[in-house]
Amino acid sequence: MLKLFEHETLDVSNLSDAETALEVQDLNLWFGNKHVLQDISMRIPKHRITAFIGQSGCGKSTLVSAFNRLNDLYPGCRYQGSIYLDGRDINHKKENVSRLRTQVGMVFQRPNPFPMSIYDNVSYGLRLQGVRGRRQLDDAVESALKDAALWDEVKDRLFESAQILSGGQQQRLVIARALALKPDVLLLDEPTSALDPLTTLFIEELMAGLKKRCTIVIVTHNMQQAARVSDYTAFLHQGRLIEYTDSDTLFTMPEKKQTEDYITGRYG
Ligand SMILES: Nc1ncnc2c1ncn2[C@@H]1O[C@H](COP(=O)(O)OP(=O)(O)OP(=O)(O)O)[C@@H](O)[C@H]1O
Repeated sequence: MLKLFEHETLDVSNLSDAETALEVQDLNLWFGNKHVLQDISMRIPKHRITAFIGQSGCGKSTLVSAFNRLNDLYPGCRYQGSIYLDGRDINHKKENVSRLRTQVGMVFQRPNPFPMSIYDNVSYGLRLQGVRGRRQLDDAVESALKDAALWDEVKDRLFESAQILSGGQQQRLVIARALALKPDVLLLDEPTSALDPLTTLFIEELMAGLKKRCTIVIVTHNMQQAARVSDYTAFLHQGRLIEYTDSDTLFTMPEKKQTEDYITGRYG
């Protein structure tokens, strides 16, 4: 199997609190009458990349969206169970959801820069938080663009529209926009599925570097990608977590037949 990045292994079934970025406990979620996530319990390790795989409709996006309460935006959604971040249950009704979404950033499949300049895209969240000092904003924009490996390509045109950037540059811009808020967790929902193979590899290298800064959770349909970039992989099927272990084990010696059938392409 192609290995581009060093993977580190902890036992995800036995993580200490200090090693845990997010702890999911007995999570169940419904859209209307449809029971989309069933009895999910898992711990996501800090400063590692965890991939979610599984066939279309199994609940991957819904599960990662639960990590920053994005499912709340759908009126028919309800859920039970807990998700702990920094020791607090983010499903609690008193959770400050705006603050949560800065702590847990999200990047989607299609790059979605705002119709404004590159600079304003990256500084947007900080300005929303009340940061006004030009120097502080300049430094934050430069640092986020450097972390997203985009600075060299845009430093001379920061005040031009973000819409003129290529798809891969736009995706890095959106990553920079999330990084500017110094998130603890970055959720990437199929971040490269709209990009060409070389740009994809570039973003994968970026992810490998970013885990020093934050915990990364990626949803992907591309099993080679999951095997290449992620330290851990979770396989979901029909809303249930079937198998979750280090990626090397999951892709070479899966314990469950359903996992094996999926990764060998027998279904999905
Ligand atoms: N807002 C919503 N309202 C109603 N049903 C929804 C909503 N979002 C998702 N669903 C349903 O929940 C189930 C899980 O969807 P989800 O998008 O999480 O799956 P997925 O594994 O990410 O799929 P894909 O790989 O195709 O993106 C699907 O049956 C989907 O139709």
